[in-house]
Amino acid sequence: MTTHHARALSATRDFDGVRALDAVDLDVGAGQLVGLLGPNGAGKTTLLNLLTGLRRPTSGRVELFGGDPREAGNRRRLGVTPQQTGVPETLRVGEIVDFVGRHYANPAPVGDVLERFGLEGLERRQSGGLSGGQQRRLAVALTFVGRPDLVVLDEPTAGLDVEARHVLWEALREYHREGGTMLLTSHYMEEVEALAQRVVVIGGGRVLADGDPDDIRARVGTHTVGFRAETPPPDLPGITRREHDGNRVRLLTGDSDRLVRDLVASGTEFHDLEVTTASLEEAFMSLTSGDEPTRRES
Ligand SMILES: Nc1ncnc2c1ncn2[C@@H]1O[C@H](COP(=O)(O)OP(=O)(O)OP(=O)(O)O)[C@@H](O)[C@H]1O
Repeated sequence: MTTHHARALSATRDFDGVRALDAVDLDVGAGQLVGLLGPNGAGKTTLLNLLTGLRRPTSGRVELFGGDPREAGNRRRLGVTPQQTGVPETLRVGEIVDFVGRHYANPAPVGDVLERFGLEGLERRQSGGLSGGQQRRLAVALTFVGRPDLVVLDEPTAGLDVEARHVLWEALREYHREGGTMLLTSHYMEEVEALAQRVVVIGGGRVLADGDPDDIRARVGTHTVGFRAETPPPDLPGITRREHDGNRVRLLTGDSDRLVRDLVASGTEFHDLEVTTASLEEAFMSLTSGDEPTRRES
């Protein structure tokens, strides 16, 4: 039996006539690492806020560890890093980690936390003297001090350079390897591909797809067929998305062999043919294109 660490059951949330979330079902089972993908305004932060008890659904239900996300006992098992974080600039790094740890019965040792997040040796540095990347890593590190059973991270690596991002990824993977459960949002496709075994795509307040990265790719087409053509090709079967840039055409499809055969049979004159594997980003774009939050008719 799967234990649900976080769950939304037909959760809907409205803000002043805007439906930010529309009947969303999501369950994050113990030990899963789930990536939440979606364009700006898709509803990701709203969903995280519901699951972590910061907001209530307008209708539907949310659960944290099988209970109410607002209950202190459930929240103690949770670690959260919001998009914006700030720590007192005059406190030293070690003091901040220690201070956060005092809220928990069995905190992780300060040295361990700092080492995991590549902040070793900075214990006595005032947090205001850290680089932007170090401050962000410290903010994410604090999420793990209380040895949470579930961590919820809203764009954990936003603004980090490649090296700092990789340090963070490794720390997140280690937590997951040790049995931790994680729900994270990201704008970086490669981040979700690198970390998550399960991807939930949100657009316009709805869940558009939920599966492993390969499933998501397969749902919309696994290959792109690109070529140059003076006249656009006809609408052939199996095309899930098409792009035109001057005379350059790119078609996304689940079956590139068939599409190329059909293309030839259609008499389309093409040259510079290129068949490539679609990226998760292309899959994601074709799922979410044109999705805006739904205005409610009132
Ligand atoms: N407090 C609020 N008041 C009014 N509207 C809100 C509020 N919070 C969110 N919304 C609206 O709900 C929709 C979803 O917003 P949300 O922040 O959840 O999206 P998101 O996917 O997290 O976007 P981003 O990637 O930009 O953080 C947007 O249209 C947003 O403007």
